[in-house]
Amino acid sequence: MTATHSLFIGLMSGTSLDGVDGVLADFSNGAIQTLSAAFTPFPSELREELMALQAASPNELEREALAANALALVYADCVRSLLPSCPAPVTAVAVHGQTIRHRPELGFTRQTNNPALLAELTGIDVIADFRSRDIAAGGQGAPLVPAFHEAAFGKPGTARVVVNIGGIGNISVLHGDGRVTGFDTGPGNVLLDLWIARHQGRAYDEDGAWGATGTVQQPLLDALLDEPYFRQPAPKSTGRDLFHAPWLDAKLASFSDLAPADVQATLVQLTAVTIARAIGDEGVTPDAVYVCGGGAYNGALLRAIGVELGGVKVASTEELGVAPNRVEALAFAWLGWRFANREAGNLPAVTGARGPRILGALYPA
Ligand SMILES: Nc1ncnc2c1ncn2[C@@H]1O[C@H](COP(=O)(O)OP(=O)(O)OP(=O)(O)O)[C@@H](O)[C@H]1O
Ligand SMILES: CC(=O)N[C@H]1[C@@H]2OC[C@@H](O2)[C@@H](O)[C@@H]1O[C@H](C)C(=O)O
Repeated sequence: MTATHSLFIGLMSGTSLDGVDGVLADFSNGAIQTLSAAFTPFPSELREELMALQAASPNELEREALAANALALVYADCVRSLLPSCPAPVTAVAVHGQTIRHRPELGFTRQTNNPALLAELTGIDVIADFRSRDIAAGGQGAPLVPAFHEAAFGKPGTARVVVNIGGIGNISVLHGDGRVTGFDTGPGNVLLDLWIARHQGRAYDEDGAWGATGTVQQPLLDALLDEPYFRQPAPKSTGRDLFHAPWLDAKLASFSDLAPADVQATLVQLTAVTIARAIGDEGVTPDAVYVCGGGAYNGALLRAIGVELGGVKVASTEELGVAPNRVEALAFAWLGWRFANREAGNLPAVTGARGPRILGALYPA
């Protein structure tokens, strides 16, 4: 692998567990250009197994290894679908892996993956394991996208906020003076998906339409907001380790009479309020808030965030030239490019690490 090449494939499979987002990106001459994008859904058995592996279960060591092998096949399919649009050999595939545990307070995070198999299947260098070095340096190992958000969306002299709403939500505050702060805000879509799957048998609430038929229930919202994570100061990060079905069910125990659509409306409000408060706590009045991740396609959620922010402009990153569902995969392609150039990928002000660190490990083709 040589640092002079600039074509990278980024692969991201996040906490929503829907599948793999891939982008082919060109970073020549300091530009950040997406050449093509692909989405490869998980086969349903793999999705179910990855979901089951989020919590302690029997024989999980062997099951995790087998899931990693199956995941590599899906990653390889996604890479193959991007190759026809490739104008020159790809320098490397940068792959996040699938988070199955995130416990920075215990000194580890685990993104299951088999990068050796992916290198074997694709014949391309693979860069993987982007989070562990930051944790080794005392950081959270997440969120990692703020450095990319600054590179792609930062505008000197203008305060902007980029919000990623995937399974979990995270904000990047681009202060406009070179400073970048950010952290995970809590649930993005994870509880919304769980609730609609349980009551409507659908994977997600298209445009927030079902939730919009319900009414926010303030006592339930207060109970949901009564969670120490929301009060914890940054640096902080979270995941399905905390925001899972048992967490929601415990909160709902005293609200069993509520209509399911009202619960959905309240969960939308929970995501909106926690994101808006997180932005407010950063002490900036941004020029605009740009949303990426699948939550950017939930109009009801974007409107609720706008109301909570008192009229600050809330737009999709599409307005800045990158489709919301491509941002995270592009961020990992960029992190791969940083690794190839032996440049740091983390922001200590965000993750709390002792210093900038080169993130990733190389599996040569
Ligand atoms: N049209 C839509 N309407 C409403 N919600 C949508 C729509 N499209 C996607 N979503 C939501 O976005 C989610 C997927 O988002 P995304 O792919 O950004 O998550 P992720 O990358 O897996 O998560 P994370 O960023 O936490 O790692 C879906 O599970 C769904 O809840
Ligand atoms: C441990 C882990 O996988 N965290 C993810 C997750 O999904 C959103 C949020 O929680 C963020 O912290 C992170 O992903 C993005 C890509 C990040 O590191 O910036």
